[in-house]
Amino acid sequence: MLKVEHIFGGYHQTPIIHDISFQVGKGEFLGILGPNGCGKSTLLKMISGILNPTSGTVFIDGVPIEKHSPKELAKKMTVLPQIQSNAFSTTVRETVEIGRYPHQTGFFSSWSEEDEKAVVKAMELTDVRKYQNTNLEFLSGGERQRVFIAQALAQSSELLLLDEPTNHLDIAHQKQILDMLRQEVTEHGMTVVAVFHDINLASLYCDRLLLMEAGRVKAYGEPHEVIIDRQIMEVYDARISTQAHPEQPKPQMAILPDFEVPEKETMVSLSNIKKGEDYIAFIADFPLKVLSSAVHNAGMGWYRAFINRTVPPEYDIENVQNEFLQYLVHQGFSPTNTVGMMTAVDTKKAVIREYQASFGSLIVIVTAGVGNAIDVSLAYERKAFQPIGTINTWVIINGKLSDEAFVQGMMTATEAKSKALQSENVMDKLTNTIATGTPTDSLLVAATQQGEYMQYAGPITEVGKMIAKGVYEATVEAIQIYKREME
Ligand SMILES: Nc1ncnc2c1ncn2[C@@H]1O[C@H](COP(=O)(O)OP(=O)(O)OP(=O)(O)O)[C@@H](O)[C@H]1O
Repeated sequence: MLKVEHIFGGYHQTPIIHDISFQVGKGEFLGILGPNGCGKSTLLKMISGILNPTSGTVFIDGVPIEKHSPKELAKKMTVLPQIQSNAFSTTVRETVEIGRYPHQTGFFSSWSEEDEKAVVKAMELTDVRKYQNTNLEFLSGGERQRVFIAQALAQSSELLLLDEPTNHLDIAHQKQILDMLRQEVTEHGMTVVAVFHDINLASLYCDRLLLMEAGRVKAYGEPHEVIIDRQIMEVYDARISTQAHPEQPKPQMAILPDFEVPEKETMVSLSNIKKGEDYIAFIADFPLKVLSSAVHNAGMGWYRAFINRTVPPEYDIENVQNEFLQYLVHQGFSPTNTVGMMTAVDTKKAVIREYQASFGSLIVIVTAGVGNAIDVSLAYERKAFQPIGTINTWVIINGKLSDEAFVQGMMTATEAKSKALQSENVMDKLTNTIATGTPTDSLLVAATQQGEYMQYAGPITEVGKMIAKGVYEATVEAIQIYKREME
């Protein structure tokens, strides 16, 4: 559809674009990224024929751009430049209708049914039909931007060139416009080339990305090939970190700020533990980074409080999430700042241990109900699990963990827990083999993210050794308490 071959050029004597080549196939969405002034708009002007390259060629459907007549080109390609906030004296409908100009034939051509359909469809897709008789000057910046996108869509060309199409839009309209463009690309084979400042949106919606730096191609490929921490940091001179999108296989980035955090208490200790009537909690003055398999706020996040709550063995509530949330509010915990677990064990009997280490210190808190313990290797033999009896384990670290250290910490803690069951000879009653855990165990690893940085937390590291020792010792003791209670 579009092929750019070794183009160079700029304004007057100033070269801006240096040897840029790429191709965009039919039904593909390309995003152009790069810092302010790197030449994104200039490149778009060259692709659209507004600016001639000093050398190199732009091909549309295999034919050099200058060989297409202006009208032919306007049917093949629509350009939406950066929207300026000028005064406009036309109505929304009149503005969108301008998009049909390339389809008008001859001097006496009349407005066809097809023209009308295209205009109405474009206004509907961009949610501006309700303003069709309003003058543009009475619209907000974002509303006006949607009108110009409608004008571009009304042109019904196969190639759409957009310069920052969503920069004035709120998140709902960003999503609406980009979902709509994505759908036109995927379902109707439209080809879109768009300049983006928002790297996350570009990653999410584009098939491929072209990252520019000072008029040159720095990277070109699928989002995962372009949005790489080091590469983005180099080009934008800003600290960032990439992470997974929750639903799509498209990398997302977070800006890492460089502001100074005011000095305050950043260590946690046993004094952060609070015991309530039916719970044990850990409450810090600042949020800790947490990875957990809790009932409430599971996964990775930043939380100030953790709670392990005793529920009756017959606790069987349909909407556990909602009930837990009500409970937290009732007990005075912030539901958005608290990780919550449940157990049938009396949390007053929780085992609490603190270990000093060269990196800082580590607190382990365990409750263990092992009446329903199972051998995980034979779990497939069971038809149903009784949801009673749970081992809840917390590992709270004064130190800074990488993401892989969090995962290794979870593994190390799980292995130590299983070893404790083995040492205490806890049996799976059905299979008559040594149990490895219970069907509903929960685990939380938290770190203050201050002090010493620890890349790994397996048993070869000091922090891993402490996690293993702490979880093993605390779990053994918790199982012994449980056994004594049961006698
Ligand atoms: N009409 C012009 N005449 C002369 N120089 C220009 C003109 N338009 C842009 N430039 C210069 O060309 C360079 C690239 O500008 P361009 O608008 O292509 O950058 P951009 O990557 O789109 O930037 P931004 O992210 O800020 O929109 C800049 O140094 C700019 O000052």
